[in-house]
Amino acid sequence: MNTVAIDIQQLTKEYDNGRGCRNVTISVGKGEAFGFLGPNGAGKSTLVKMLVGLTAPTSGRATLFGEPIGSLAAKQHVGYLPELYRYQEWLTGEEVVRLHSRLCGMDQSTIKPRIKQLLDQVGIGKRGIDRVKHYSKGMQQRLGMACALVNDPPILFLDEPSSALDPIGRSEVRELLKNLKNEGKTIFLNSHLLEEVESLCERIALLNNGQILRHGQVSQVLYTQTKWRFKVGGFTPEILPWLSETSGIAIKRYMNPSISSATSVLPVGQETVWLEATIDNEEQIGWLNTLIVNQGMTLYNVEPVKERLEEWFMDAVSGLSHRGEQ
Ligand SMILES: Nc1ncnc2c1ncn2[C@@H]1O[C@H](COP(=O)(O)OP(=O)(O)OP(=O)(O)O)[C@@H](O)[C@H]1O
Repeated sequence: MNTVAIDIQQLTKEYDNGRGCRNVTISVGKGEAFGFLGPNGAGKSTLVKMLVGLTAPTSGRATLFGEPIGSLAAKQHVGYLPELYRYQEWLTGEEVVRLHSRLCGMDQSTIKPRIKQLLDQVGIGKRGIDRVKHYSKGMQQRLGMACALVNDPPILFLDEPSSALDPIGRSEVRELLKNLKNEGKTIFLNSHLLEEVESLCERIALLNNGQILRHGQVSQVLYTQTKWRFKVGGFTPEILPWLSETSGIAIKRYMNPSISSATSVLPVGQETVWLEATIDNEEQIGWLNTLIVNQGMTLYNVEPVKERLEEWFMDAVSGLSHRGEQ
């Protein structure tokens, strides 16, 4: 049984101006949610447009459930929410979804309940009878989602699915995507909303200037294993260089916005702070604990650092001469 849904090998699109994306190789398993990240202009939409058959690659190859991209068989597997959606504003929401169902060749005699169910699912509900020109941007994005889902496709390409939505709308879409994933759909998600990616995807790739810069399992990316935080009371700034030198461990002060660093009951110059240490082995954690306590400080807490995807992203692109596009 083929467990690969999306197989991309050295796929390249070079526009006349030399931009696009180059040599992208990714494999996405059936039922997997894959996050595709990158700064503006990195080439994310270009890759998705090739995969859904909207633009032809310059070189390389890719298949969807074994069918070559661009073929009718491949397109039949796909639901696509484009980044720049624009629907016929003179039609009602229901009519737009119906139009998409006809384009998919679906049986029109049974489509009515399906349209209603979809509009409910994406949060449009009764407003399906209003014309698109009366929809907000967020409503149009929800409509786009309904169109992408109309023929119940096994693979979904979603290009910024909640960019136009308010925080409530975003959390609804997040819930919807989780449900779709639980149903077994393969989801290829382009998003600048890293929390959305973090909560849904197992694996991610980061594209920059048309090429994959980093990729990996979200869990591995977020838990680096090497950074630990220590909450220390009775800290004085002068002790930090001493602590680093004596322990041989790189330590810096971590500014945790949720913790106030000084309280009035502490002696002047002493604070409760978080220190962040880069650890090579677990023995170093014990060694650092001992040094902290022997210096008369109080150790309140020790925990491994869970990096946010945003930090991973910033770390990957910081210092690069070209972010996104050259
Ligand atoms: N039809 C086109 N002709 C020429 N250049 C294009 C075309 N479409 C996109 N580009 C260029 O290709 C590069 C990649 O664009 P793309 O839209 O794929 O980036 P993206 O990562 O999706 O960006 P964003 O996050 O801003 O949506 C950019 O430099 C863009 O200007």
